[in-house]
Amino acid sequence: MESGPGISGRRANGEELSVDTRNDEPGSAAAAVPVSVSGSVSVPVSVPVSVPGQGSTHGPAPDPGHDPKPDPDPPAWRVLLAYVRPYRLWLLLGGALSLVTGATGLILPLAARRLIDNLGSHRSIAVEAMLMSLLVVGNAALGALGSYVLRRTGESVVLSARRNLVSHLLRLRISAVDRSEPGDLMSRVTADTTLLHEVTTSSLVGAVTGGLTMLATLTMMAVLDLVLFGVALAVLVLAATVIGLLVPRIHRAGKQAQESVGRMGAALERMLGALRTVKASGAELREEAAVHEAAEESWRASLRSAKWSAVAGNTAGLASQIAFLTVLAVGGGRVASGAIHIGTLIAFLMYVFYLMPPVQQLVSAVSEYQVGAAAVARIQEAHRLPTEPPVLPAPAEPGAPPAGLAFEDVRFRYAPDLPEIHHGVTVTIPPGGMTAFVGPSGAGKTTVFSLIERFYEPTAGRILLDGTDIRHWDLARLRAAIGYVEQDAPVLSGSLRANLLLGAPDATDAELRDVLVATRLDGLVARLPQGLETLVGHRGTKLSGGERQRVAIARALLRRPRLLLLDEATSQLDAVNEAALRDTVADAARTTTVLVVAHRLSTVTMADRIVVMDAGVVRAVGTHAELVSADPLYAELAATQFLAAVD
Ligand SMILES: Nc1ncnc2c1ncn2[C@@H]1O[C@H](COP(=O)(O)OP(=O)(O)OP(=O)(O)O)[C@@H](O)[C@H]1O
Repeated sequence: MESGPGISGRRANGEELSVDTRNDEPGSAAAAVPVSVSGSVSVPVSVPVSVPGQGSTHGPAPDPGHDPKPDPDPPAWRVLLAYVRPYRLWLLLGGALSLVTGATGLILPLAARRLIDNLGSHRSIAVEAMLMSLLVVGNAALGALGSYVLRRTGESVVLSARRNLVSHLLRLRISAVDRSEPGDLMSRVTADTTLLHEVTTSSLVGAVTGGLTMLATLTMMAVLDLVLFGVALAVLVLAATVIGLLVPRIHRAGKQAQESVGRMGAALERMLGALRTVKASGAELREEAAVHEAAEESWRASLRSAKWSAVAGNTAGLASQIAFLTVLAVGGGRVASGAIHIGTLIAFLMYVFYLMPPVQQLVSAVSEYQVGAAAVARIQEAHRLPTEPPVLPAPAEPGAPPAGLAFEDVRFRYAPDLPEIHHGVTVTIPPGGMTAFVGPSGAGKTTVFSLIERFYEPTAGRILLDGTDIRHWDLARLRAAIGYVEQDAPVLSGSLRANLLLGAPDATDAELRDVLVATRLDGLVARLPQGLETLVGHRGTKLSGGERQRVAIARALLRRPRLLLLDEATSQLDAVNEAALRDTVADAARTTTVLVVAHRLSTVTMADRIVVMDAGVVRAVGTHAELVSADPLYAELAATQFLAAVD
């Protein structure tokens, strides 16, 4: 097991945990923060130590419907320290520069006093003036450098937190995505990580420098007079108790504010993702109200956090005043009784004043920590979502033969609390040729494809590809062997070329040209002024439905898959394009195993075999001619549900 110098320990279930906190700034050699889980592989995924559901690349994956119970998170301070660790030298430098800046600031009054003394006694002030100028300029320069170094450290922490979280999100199991709101996940990557900035730099430095200064001052006080020290300490302990009571409130309010930001992200994503539907439904005001409500809730929670932080800050100020007055009263008595000298009292009172800034610094560090810890908790929640086994890009296998597929008594439900969708699906599909899946809506046809891609794992039974259980396939190799055209043929924002090459970045220009011709996209590309570089817009809104489907088919074909899964891939095509694509798919079926969820009679009649599914089982397999006479459901589907043939 690979283990880094960061957090390490053991989970309740005995799994060993470690966080390697190597520097992962851009350009640095070690660019990731691997998490190792004993018995698994080390993956450049995340700082958080809890990675449940992390399977091996080779062994059977855990059932996503029964994701392991999340382990308790490590405390926020450990996670924060793990984030800071790679940048500790920068942080030390920033802290040292802050201290030196403070120290040079303290020398200034002394230099000013000498300058004034010299002026009064008509001596030369050249040296003092020079020294003061140097001190002023040096102080400003060191201050600027110190704050830049701290800022830089904070930004680096935010960057590594974002990179780790994005890597984790990309590897999420589809079942985990089903349970999440994308807008909320986005806010964790954008808003929550931003809050790590302050807590890992200025508040950490403030806590250390403030803590050290306070300790030194208290030591000096104890040396001067133990009785007065006891009085001052008692006041401080009282104030610390009050602040301790406020801390959970600050934490809670901070978490609620961030959760509301997440809800706002989810509401925005829902609204902008379907803006046409929202407008067409006249639902703008209701959608607006939902987003406003989340924004206002965040505002209210932030105000609560600000209120408790302000109370905590003022409690510290009040404690200093009370300490001053109490020390003055008790000290006055002690001076009167001759227990201490007046000079001791004055020195002690000066130390009480010196105590104020570090105490304030500590209190604001504690408040910032609470808000940062709330953000860490949300980032950790996202890191706890189960991921797929880590995948490395699989090498292409040009010329590989078509794949054979078999479902053996496969049972499946999307989640433990949802009804079973497949009740023992059994079907064998030999390599090559075209197989059409037909059946009433909701019969479980698309789910068959999702299981083949291992987006979900069956709850019972086996799926074999080339005779091997797909759970024993390397996930990257499995998916590299498959081309998948989803039901809604998603197109990603970006250029047409980027969309086509998404699954086959190394495809040659000639291969691209051939696929464009085969999918009849060549005409579209020729028409567009920027050709393949044309931007297709968010979810491909600048393309027609049929064009989007053809792009999705072209993308799948470019992968030269051994198994091509087409989910209603021809449902939005016009007659001419559909006929052309039918030829393309028929061509593909000569070198590839093609499975198609079919909704058109023309697709079904050209299939080598038809699998009729109903209510989560395979009820018949055969050709169109065989099934029309042998299977009443198929005969009914053929007569009523399939779209008319386009011959
Ligand atoms: N991610 C999901 N989470 C929970 N239930 C789901 C999910 N996806 C699909 N289902 C349910 O599973 C059942 C089968 O869905 P599936 O998409 O496989 O049907 P289908 O036969 O392809 O239907 P259609 O022909 O209408 O596309 C449906 O009842 C559906 O509501």
